[in-house]
Amino acid sequence: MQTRPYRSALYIPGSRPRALDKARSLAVDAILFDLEDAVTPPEKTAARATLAEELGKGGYGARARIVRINALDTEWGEADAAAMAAADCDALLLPKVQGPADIDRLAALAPGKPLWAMMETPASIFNAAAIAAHPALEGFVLGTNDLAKDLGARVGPGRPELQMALQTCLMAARAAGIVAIDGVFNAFKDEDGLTAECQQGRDMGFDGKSLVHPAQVAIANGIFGPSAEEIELAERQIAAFAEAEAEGQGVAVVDGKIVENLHVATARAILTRAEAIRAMDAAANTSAGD
Ligand SMILES: CC(C)(COP(=O)(O)OP(=O)(O)OC[C@H]1O[C@@H](n2cnc3c(N)ncnc32)[C@H](O)[C@@H]1OP(=O)(O)O)[C@@H](O)C(=O)NCCC(=O)NCCSC(=O)C[C@H](O)C(=O)O
Ligand SMILES: [Mg+2]
Repeated sequence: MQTRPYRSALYIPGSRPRALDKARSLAVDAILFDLEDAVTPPEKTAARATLAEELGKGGYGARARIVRINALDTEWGEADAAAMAAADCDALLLPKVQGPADIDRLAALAPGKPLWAMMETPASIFNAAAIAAHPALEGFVLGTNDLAKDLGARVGPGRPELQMALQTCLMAARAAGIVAIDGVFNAFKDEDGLTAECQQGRDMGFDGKSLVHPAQVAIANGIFGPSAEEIELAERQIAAFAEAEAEGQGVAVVDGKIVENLHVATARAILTRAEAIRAMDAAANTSAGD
């Protein structure tokens, strides 16, 4: 079971040293260091070197360090994979994945490195279960911009145009036991819009939200972390069920609702998640004081 939190996953262009440095002090759970769409072609080679150097300096604490390389059929992809396989990062994220053969190809270029897949092509949605089941794969990041582009969709509030794709990826991720991070919300100054989309992603079951600006981090962390009310209810459910079991019963009642084994499993998962977030926050505070 995955316990590391992924409430917030911030993209940072590999070509921006100041932003790469700023990330060392941001309260993000994961950093998506980008060599792909946020970096222009003339900057690609220099960005790869800049990023390798910044990763080598360290200072990113407990944050997951995931590098999005260029697709393997581009002129930069294979060199990115070779450089980042040797770099001090936690995983490589492959864009424009079509099927599990793409993951095989990256796994051969970066043996032993955990891999993630951008789910952003129509083919990837049809192949979601096979991609998620790849032994090297640890997580999905939804690429809702590319998906909308390929579909020719005009995506509005509530994203009904993308629901089939979002849910298919989530089901595939859950069936394989890997992480699923929702797509970005482009209007980075629209707090209400971001809040609504994070709430939707959280309700659906995503682990967190991919982000493009530091101003989006606190909203995602707040919504994807368990609330004080959820934690308090989980504790009461566990206690009530233990009491019922001690009396030889398989069902407890809390706040007028039944609590069975499966609800206790969910309650325990909430407490485990809350503990992982506390540990992450403590590590961030410790490294901030270094
Ligand atoms: C959107 C931006 C271009 C805005 O940048 P900027 O104008 O510099 O913003 P601010 O002046 O408000 O910045 C304030 C400070 O914050 C730092 N900053 C800004 N963005 C980031 C960031 N992403 N990570 C870390 N730090 C950041 C600035 O350096 C300022 O710091 P300081 O100077 O110390 O005050 C910019 O936010 C940006 O480039 N965002 C990332 C865009 C990106 O990565 N796009 C690609 C990923 S999205 C995608 O590809 C989706 C997917 O594939 C799909 O298909 O859907
Ligand atoms: Mg994309």
